[in-house]
Amino acid sequence: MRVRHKPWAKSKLNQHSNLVVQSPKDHSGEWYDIFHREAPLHVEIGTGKGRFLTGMAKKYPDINFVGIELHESVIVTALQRCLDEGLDNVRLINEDARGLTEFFAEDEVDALYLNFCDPWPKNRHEKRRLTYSAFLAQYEYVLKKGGLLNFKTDNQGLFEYSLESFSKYGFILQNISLDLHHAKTKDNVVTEYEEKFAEKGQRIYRCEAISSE
Ligand SMILES: C[S@@+](CC[C@H](N)C(=O)[O-])C[C@H]1O[C@@H](n2cnc3c(N)ncnc32)[C@H](O)[C@@H]1O
Repeated sequence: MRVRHKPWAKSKLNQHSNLVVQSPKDHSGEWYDIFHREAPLHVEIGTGKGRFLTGMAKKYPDINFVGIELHESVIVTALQRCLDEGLDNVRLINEDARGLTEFFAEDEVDALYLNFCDPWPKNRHEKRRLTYSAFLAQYEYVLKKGGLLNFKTDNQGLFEYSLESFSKYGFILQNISLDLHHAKTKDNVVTEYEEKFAEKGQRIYRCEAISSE
């Protein structure tokens, strides 16, 4: 992904510390406090510009959403979307998602979303894929038993790899779609990348993996 440097992004993120959580580790186990209410907690990894996250937050006002995104020049657009929409059920974390188990306590999260993550197609880069077993261990730790990991990609190779990886790790697979945009699904909120790929006629793959631990 090409990331354009935006020198003003950091100060804008700092100005909105009510929405962009500055020390996520300090809130592990107590995210309901950040939202000032008890509600299911859903977390998106690699939120990008926030189209999916804000779309979900609008559609499901009774759920608390957290988006994690590494690049400030990208997450700043997600912040602007939250401000424009006046959403009070979204918080953002501008950090590496590798810190997931420090940001959230064991069994704190009801659902995770992983949308169009980098496929890292070379075998020697397997450990960088966000569906590699070391990441799954983190997802399983923060997810409640029966919690859902929702995964979408346009990349067939990554999808096949991920199905195997989820299954080997003990996640139970359900609602697998090999062509989401031609399936009878009523419940799909489209991401930025998804729109671009679908417009080019690429298939969108989707599955849900249930945490059984
Ligand atoms: C290909 S983009 C997809 C963006 C969005 N999910 C979508 O579907 O439109 C992947 C995003 O994940 C972010 N990302 C990749 N690795 C990450 C990590 N370890 N922690 C947080 N964000 C990450 C990237 O910066 C990028 O914005």
